[in-house]
Amino acid sequence: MPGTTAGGVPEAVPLSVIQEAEGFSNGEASAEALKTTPESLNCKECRSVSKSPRCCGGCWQVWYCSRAHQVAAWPKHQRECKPFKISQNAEMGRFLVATRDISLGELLLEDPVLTMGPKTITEAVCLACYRPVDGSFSCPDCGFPMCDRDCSSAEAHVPECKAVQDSGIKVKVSVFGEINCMYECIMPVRILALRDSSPNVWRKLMGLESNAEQRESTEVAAITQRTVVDIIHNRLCLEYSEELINQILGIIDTNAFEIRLPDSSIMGVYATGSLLEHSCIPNTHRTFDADLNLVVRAAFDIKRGQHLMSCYTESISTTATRQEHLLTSKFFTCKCVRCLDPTELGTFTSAMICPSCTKNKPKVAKKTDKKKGEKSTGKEEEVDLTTYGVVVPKDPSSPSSPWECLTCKSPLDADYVTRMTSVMTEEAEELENSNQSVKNCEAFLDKWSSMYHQNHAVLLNIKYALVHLYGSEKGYTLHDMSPVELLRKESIARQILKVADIICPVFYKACSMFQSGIIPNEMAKKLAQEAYECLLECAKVLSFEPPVQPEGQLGIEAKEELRNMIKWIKEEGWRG
Ligand SMILES: C[S@@+](CC[C@H](N)C(=O)[O-])C[C@H]1O[C@@H](n2cnc3c(N)ncnc32)[C@H](O)[C@@H]1O
Repeated sequence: MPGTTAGGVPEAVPLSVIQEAEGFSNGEASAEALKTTPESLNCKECRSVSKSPRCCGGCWQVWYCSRAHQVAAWPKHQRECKPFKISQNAEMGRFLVATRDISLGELLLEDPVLTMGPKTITEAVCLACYRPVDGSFSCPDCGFPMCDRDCSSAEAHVPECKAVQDSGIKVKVSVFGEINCMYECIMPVRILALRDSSPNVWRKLMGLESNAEQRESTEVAAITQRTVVDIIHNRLCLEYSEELINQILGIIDTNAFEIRLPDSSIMGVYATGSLLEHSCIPNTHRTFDADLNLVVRAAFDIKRGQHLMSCYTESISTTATRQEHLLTSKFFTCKCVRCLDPTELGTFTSAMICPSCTKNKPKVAKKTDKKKGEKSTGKEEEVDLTTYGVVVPKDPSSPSSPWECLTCKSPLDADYVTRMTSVMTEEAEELENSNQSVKNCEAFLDKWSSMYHQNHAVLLNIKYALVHLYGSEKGYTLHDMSPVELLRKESIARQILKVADIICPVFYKACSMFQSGIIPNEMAKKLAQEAYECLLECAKVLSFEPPVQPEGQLGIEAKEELRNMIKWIKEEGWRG
């Protein structure tokens, strides 16, 4: 974290430090060396040229002739002082670049929400607090089901309520507890109303990427023509052009973040947060505070000049699934290192297993023909067990690329992989929506583990549920479990953590560590040291999370567990 002084003014960074970071040692202030214009080294407060200019340590972007002028300028500069700047290129449009080294956990951004509303695909929810509703109360003015009178008179509900009232016909919602397409219009109508009610917010929203051209000929555009454009024109009788409505729909698709609330999920759009580019191994972590500000922190140490990246899609999913989601909803092909690597950085979250190699898989990592004490014959064959019999796509960036066993080089047809993976995914979804018990999850893993790598995303998600069930399901509480079951829980937790270590930001890892139950204090004594350290890390990392978010709640639980564990450690006396 950059040093700050009383009043929160960041430290002043001497020119020599900046020059060193830029790869230039000692010397006169050189605008060229600093990749800047001569004027930008002038004091921001008095515009004078200084022989020893000092840079704001918060952003490394603004120069002052003296500390006094930096302090004087701070109340104004504070609002724009961020450790990143906006850049642009032809491929991605705008993106954010770190202007100085940033430490893990450092706060990068607190961005107020521009607009929010129910998700496009949602069941009937209250249009003020977003809790699911059952129709027992309706807004007296427009007919939308709400929680109560307080909710129906909330500010957030005004735009759609007014639009329905002006149309002269109240809404009648009759589908509850399942997807209801009437809610697709809410967010667009709220944005359209901002044109008159909040021109500043409107301008910021209209400045966001809409991918309008690419979206025009898609299936999504054809559906929203009926569910949004036609409803706005024919049912609400609002006279906005089709082009404008489609631009707004594109802005929502491209930029809206999903915000999880205790009883539902909603969408929010943010001005600066929207500029974070995507990566399947992001270096930032995002969450939302009680006022629904977007809060972004560094998930790793980030070097000056690196891009700030967020993950737009499910982290634990296959390359094909991530690519399809990004292409159909955000209109680009991800070229991050994970997507371009057939092994996905050695995590194998899309990989299959070669049936013939599996039968002959050696038990040890090294095969040798030399007897004990003999000199090497040079014929020893190293066997890499991590890739033995693993089948991956030859070119992961192409959906039709053939697949190949990394050991015997046998090919596998891409269509076959797609079909089999769809069958498995459907079964996993059924399991998720029905009875996710230890027995059912284990049966699922038993069925598919001979075909898919143990880290395959679908298996991994079932394991994530399973590791929680072991320890909580009736008959499988930590007191009930046999030593074999405890070991099984531990081994699955370790598999998840190994993958999380590579592809998920530290915060996700902290959640999985805590939920996985490597931690509980009933675990065997030999694991206690490790459990203590894991728990300490979880409590520390999750303390950044606002209590309103599920991760924040986990942080509170983690602290409680830590207290219990310290008590237990004292009782057991294993740590002094
Ligand atoms: C939320 S916006 C990000 C800001 C946007 N670049 C802008 O200028 O407003 C998402 C869009 O940015 C582009 N984008 C983001 N990450 C990208 C990436 N890794 N590769 C290519 N394009 C990307 C895509 O056009 C995507 O639909």
